[in-house]
Amino acid sequence: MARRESLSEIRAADPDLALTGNIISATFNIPHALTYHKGADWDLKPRRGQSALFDSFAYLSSDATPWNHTVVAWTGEIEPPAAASDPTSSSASTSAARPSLNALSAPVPFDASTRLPTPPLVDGLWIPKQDQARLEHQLSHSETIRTIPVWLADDADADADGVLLADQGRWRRFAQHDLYNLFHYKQHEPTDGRRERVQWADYYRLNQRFADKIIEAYKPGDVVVVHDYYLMLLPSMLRQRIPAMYVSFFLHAPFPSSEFLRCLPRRKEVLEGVLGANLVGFQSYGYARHFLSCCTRILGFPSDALGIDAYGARIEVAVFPIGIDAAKVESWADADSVTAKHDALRKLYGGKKIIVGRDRLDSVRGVAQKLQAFERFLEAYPEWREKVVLIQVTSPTTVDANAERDDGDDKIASRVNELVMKINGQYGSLGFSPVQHYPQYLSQDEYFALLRAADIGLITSVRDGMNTTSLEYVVCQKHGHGPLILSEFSGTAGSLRDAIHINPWDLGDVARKIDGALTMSADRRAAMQASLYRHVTTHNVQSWTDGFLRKVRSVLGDAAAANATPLLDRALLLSRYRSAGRRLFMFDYDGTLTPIVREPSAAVPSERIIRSLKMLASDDRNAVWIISGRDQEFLKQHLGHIAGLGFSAEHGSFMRNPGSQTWINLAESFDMGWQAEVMHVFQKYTDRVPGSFIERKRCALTWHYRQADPEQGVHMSRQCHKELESGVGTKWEVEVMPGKANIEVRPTFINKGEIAKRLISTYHNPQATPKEREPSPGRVEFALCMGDDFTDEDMFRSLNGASGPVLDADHVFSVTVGASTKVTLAKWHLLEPEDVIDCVSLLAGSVGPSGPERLGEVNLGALSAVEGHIPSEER
Ligand SMILES: O=P(O)(O)OC[C@H]1O[C@@H](O)[C@H](O)[C@@H](O)[C@@H]1O
Repeated sequence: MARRESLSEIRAADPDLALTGNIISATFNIPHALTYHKGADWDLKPRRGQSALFDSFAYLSSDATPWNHTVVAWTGEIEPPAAASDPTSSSASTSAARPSLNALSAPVPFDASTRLPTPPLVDGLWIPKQDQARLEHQLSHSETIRTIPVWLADDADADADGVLLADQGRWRRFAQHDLYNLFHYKQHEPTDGRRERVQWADYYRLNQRFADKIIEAYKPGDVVVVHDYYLMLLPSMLRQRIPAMYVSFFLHAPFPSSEFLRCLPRRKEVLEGVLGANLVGFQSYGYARHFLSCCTRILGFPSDALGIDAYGARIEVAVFPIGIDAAKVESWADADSVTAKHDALRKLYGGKKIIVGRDRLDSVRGVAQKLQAFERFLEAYPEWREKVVLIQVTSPTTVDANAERDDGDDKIASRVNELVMKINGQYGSLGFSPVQHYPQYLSQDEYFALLRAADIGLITSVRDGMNTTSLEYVVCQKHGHGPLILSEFSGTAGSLRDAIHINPWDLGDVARKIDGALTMSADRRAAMQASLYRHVTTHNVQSWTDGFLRKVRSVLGDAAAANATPLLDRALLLSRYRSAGRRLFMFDYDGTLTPIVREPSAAVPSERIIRSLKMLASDDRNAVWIISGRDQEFLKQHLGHIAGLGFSAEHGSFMRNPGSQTWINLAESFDMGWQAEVMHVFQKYTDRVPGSFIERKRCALTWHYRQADPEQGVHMSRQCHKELESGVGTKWEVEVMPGKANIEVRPTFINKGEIAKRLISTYHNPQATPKEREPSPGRVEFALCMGDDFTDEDMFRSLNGASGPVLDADHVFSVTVGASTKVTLAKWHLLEPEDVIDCVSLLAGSVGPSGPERLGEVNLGALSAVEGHIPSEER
């Protein structure tokens, strides 16, 4: 991914950038199911599913919040009018065609060969421009949720007369087939990759189309909130095009462990896509933890419990379990029409306890486990036979008629069918079947009637982001007090602590918990219900929306207000450099002049930096030093041929003056007895941490864990550090220093700060006899020190100490390489070694009496945005 400026830098450059009060929510589907009528108004029906999200949008769009809200979303599969009578259509006009739960006293026949109904193929639907505009107008004037539709078609951009919608389901395929399955720990067989490539290309294009649409609507200061796994590339696409944009991302689904995510061929792209956001939200702590660890293990970015440091920016990660619109659910559930259906249901099962399950037909919903546990329950507790009925409503799962169905869908359908027949065969009678299975959609009234009629709600998902049925169940049980049995694998379990938690794989325990719930005292049930109800009604969709946006604001506020180290002002640097007589340069090596790489010996300097250093060092006004933890050999091998460079090796243990071939050993008189003890400890950790290794230098010793498991490496390095500090560190004058995926030990009196002091006093010597034609005799009039890690802070400290009393502070530049939020003594920062190289080239490009030559072009006049470059063909 291309590097980018951090938000605080952009904010610092543009202090007027403030929140506008506009929120743009990006979500895959618009909140409506659309039916097209040529030349007439579009038919807009509420879309099934995602009710919590759509309620959140409605809340955000209402007068109850201070925000102006716009949703950007795909139209979804558009149905021609003829398809409106399909039984799976959500259209109210079709509800009469569906079997009604109330009318059923026996299970709907359901066998493996009966495929669940899917929408008809809708290919080649041509929508002329005028009709597109009509829909856009209808959606933009919606009284509930103002929406901008994204048209997804091959020719969506190309053809001005309209769009041809063909194979509309293709836009879901990568997300549903690859991401949804993997996020729910379902892995499909590897293929030759052709189909995946096509699906990935569609996914990529879909995200791009969203980015285009958002950018058309965006104004500086708007907050963009991206929802769910269909749009995981969008945050980075937006960030790359508008670096200062406020972007957040929320995943409604579970997020798997790194062990599972690494099976995804596009794992890096997907993770990097999300890292364009400032804030990433999850439904539960476990998912957030998995995401953090994936960023560290798969992308190699450092993370802690609260976020990730990537691309020089801080990406915060937080947990926001979604809620429902409890007040709306309650008023719907209390409707007279629902009460009538509820009464009919209770009458139908008079004298029996009702267990209710309502799930999508998807193996992750654990319907098979539920049936097995119910079977176990009837077997273990015979006293309940004929007294308990399980009403299981299972709704179809796929809306993509063209997608290759996962075998899993058919397998689970047939498994469920087998179990239902088995249980009813074994424990039923002519007049009664203990499992009533309804493979169908329910109307809203039927759904609430069912939840109200239940004595127990049973949720056995084996993986589930947030189960809103369980929240709706709690609201519906306001008066009934039926306990909720909830799988611990549902994201909801973390929030509903008072539910009865189960492991759906432990059938015996689920059976016991069913019995326990049925025999629970009324007081206990009431207390449980009261606490759950309190939770669901206070942690509702409104408080979820407010909480998420509060966090967005605080993340953005923190970034803006952070006492950030400013980005190096290259124009100032160049002008100070040019006006100075004598100049001193102190460059760290690893992480400053070269990026950190897996194998230390592979961190060799680029051609470009070598040329730039050569040019800088060729000017006799410049004293250019490399001050590194590397040993003499390495520095000599890679940079030793540059005439005029000075070197300090092993954190100050050795020095080689410019023009000399002799190394001075500054640690000569120091007893090196500590080395054996340190080697002993390092060896112990090397044996314990696979992939770690020791770098033995003449004086300093380094233990590297950059090739080890990142989490084990960090953990063991902390232990190793502690052990060294409390052991060898108390006996010898040595310092134990945490580096970048390493620990180094060297004598305390030797450090880069001492070298910096030594160099300042060597070069800044106003009392010395002036050299011929020296403009400011003996004075260092420009000092630039660049470094990236802990050991370089000693140099910054020395330089800070000298600026003012010794050097003119305005002419001293201490620069750390890393994020602006990094804790440092440096006065400026650059994001990465590439920027350091640009800077050195910029100065090197101006070497000589009259400015730009050979290396590049410098136009001081145009330097507000700083342009100085080596032409790209030379890089
Ligand atoms: O001081 P520098 O140049 O950043 O180097 C720090 C460390 O970087 C590591 O990569 C080297 O293997 C060590 O030998 C070195 O000490």
